[in-house]
Amino acid sequence: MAGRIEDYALIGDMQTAALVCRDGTVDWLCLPRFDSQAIFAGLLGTEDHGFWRVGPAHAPEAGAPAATRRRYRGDSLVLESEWDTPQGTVRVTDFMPPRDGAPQVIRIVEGVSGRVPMRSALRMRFSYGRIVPWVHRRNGRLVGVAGPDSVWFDTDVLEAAGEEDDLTTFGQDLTTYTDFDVSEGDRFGFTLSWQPSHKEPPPLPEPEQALAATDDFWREWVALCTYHGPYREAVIRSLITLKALTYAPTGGIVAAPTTSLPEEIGGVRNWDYRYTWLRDAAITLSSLLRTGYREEARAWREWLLRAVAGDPENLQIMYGIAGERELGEAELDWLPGYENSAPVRVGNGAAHQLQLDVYGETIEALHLAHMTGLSRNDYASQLQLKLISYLENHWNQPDEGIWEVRGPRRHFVHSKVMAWVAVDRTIKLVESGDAEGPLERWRELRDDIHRDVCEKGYDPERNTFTQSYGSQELDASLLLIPQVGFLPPDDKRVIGTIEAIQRELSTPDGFILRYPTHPGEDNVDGLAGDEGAFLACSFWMADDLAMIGRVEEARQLFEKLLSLRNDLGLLAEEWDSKHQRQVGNFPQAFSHVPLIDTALRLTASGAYGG
Ligand SMILES: OC[C@H]1O[C@H](O[C@H]2O[C@H](CO)[C@@H](O)[C@H](O)[C@H]2O)[C@H](O)[C@@H](O)[C@@H]1O
Repeated sequence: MAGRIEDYALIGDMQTAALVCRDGTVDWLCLPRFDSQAIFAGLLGTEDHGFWRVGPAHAPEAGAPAATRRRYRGDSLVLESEWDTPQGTVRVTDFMPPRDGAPQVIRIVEGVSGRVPMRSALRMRFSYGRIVPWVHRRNGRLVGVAGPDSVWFDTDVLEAAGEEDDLTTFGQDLTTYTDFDVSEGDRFGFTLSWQPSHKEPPPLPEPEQALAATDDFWREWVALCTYHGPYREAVIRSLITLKALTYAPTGGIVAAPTTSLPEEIGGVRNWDYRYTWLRDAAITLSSLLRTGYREEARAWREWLLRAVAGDPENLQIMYGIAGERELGEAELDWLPGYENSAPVRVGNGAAHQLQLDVYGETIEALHLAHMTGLSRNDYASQLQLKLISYLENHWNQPDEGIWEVRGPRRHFVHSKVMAWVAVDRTIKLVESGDAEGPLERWRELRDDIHRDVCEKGYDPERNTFTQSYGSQELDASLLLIPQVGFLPPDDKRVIGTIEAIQRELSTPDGFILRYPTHPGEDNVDGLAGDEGAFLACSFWMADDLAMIGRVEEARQLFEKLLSLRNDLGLLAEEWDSKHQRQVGNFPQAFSHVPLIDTALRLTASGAYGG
């Protein structure tokens, strides 16, 4: 059975990622890309859907023991799990080397003390757990083949044990087992490599060299960080996570490396996040830029220009990691889902929604790139002008909004505010002399949008902005109003909105829901069931509290949010207050970005005397 979401660690090579459970099981791995079919999908089903466990041998009825402790090795994405057993202590080091050829998952087993009986259990299931590959030996190596994929299993443990044949590796129940003992000072490597099945076998792995190269990669990358303020450890872990979610060949950024981890255990709110949302990627880029990472920002801007090329007015709200447009949503009916949360979905039907806010987020990111001196790109400026031409004619339409509701379109207030942001930042671009455009017309447009929001999206009786025009509902996206500069933080309507959200959208343990989910027909998102507190919104609340001078309260909320991270510093999308556990896709860029932003804001606000 899969672990709790917070039991998982992330390893990755910036083209795909794996989730490793506390008991040493890899339960999720898509190869060769984030959005490829999984070869281990035990996370969304059972062991029959594929897994790879390396850990101390145990009696079947006892269940695999959880590691006694685990950590990332310094500021890296190299995971170390240690088990203290009656026979001694063993360490397993898991990582994926930044790719230079075949994608690899490497596991180095190291004897720390005593002599510990160990087992590797490998059950490959291609196509998200549906296909049992043809597993056979080729030139002394074990390979699983099905259709376009081949996955190669190599280990030096047999050589070290002096075994020429299959004395310690055997197949049973369509699973490959390797039993061995590890004594103090021993180091054995286990590697899985992926290769298109029509190609020659991948080169033999070199686990120790790969480990040194992976350590170097992360150390050098982290050294570029310009943030040295409070909570640096949490900020660095979030940055490493964001880097791991970046698809290196193109600069596209996935929202999370998983699909269908539920927003409600047992519920239907299960979505595929292995794509590049303009919204999520744009805010990721802003955090990276603010912490010194310009290369990633430049790469994403290039990705954006390629993705929207040809038809920039027909912007999609998300694309594949290489800019693909068709992300057709389907359900995998052979997978029962994480803790029976069905359906499991791949693809994402929200790709063709109208979400006006993405114009604002995208243009804000381009604006920040410009302001922070990222080398000028004329195509980016042209794109920005084209996006504004589109918005001029569409800002007053109803849309699906930031939360990608699957109910009817509405005039979401946040969408209009972000349309205002898009126009405002473009006016600033023209005013800076770096582009040309009809300034007077756009200034009028900016005023029109502002007036429209303040007239139709504000409820004077309750002194709060509302979720959409004419609605009584609140929405935590309204917390962004002061952050994007639509109104100053000391405006009474801003303060009223913050207080109303705190009053009406807080969970009993003090985190923030996106909006109320009512059962029945007036349910704005058109979905059954409920969901957890949305972590991004909870960070936004901390930001707003700091902005209106309630800095100590902001700091307390921020620290409470930090305490929700798992032992490795990772956050999913949401927090289930009732069951006190993480829910939703994991780890989630949309949670780690606001963590960084709030840390930076609190530092700037003087919360730490700085
Ligand atoms: O709530 C319904 C929608 O949920 C997902 O969208 C959420 O995740 C996105 C990626 O992080 C984020 O950009 C968006 O704001 C969130 O609401 C799902 O991807 C959608 O298909 C679904 O309609």
